[in-house]
Amino acid sequence: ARKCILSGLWKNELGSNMTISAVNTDGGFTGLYHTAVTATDKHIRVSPLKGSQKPTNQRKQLTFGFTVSWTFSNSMTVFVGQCFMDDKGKETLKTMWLLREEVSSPGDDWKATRVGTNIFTRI
Ligand SMILES: CN1C(=O)N(C)[C@H]2CS[C@@H](CCCCC(=O)O)[C@H]21
Repeated sequence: ARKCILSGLWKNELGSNMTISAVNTDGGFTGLYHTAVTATDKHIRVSPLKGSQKPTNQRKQLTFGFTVSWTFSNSMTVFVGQCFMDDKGKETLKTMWLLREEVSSPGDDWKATRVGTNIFTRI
């Protein structure tokens, strides 16, 4: 396929795995996210993700966003990114994310959000 397809199994350099379901006609998708590491020291469990992508008929290298609502902590991560395909057909998801932790008071709000970049490749 000369077009990036989000559905399937992905991994990143932190050892997380992500499974994305079939993308529906309006670009919506769901999936599951399994982390190998966490910001909290909670026991790791699989967490649900929901997102949407731009239709592939307009763009070969589609843009997308998704949210992971962590099942083991009161935090949330949103990802935005784009799928790139090299001339051998290898797909890469280049993303940036915001991780929002729950903090106990508004005075701690300043330290509640982490940001980072992250690359996913197919498993
Ligand atoms: C494993 N991770 C991963 O694959 N990322 C791209 C980064 C951004 S989401 C974070 C995990 C947060 C887990 C929930 C928590 O610790 O509160 C880290």
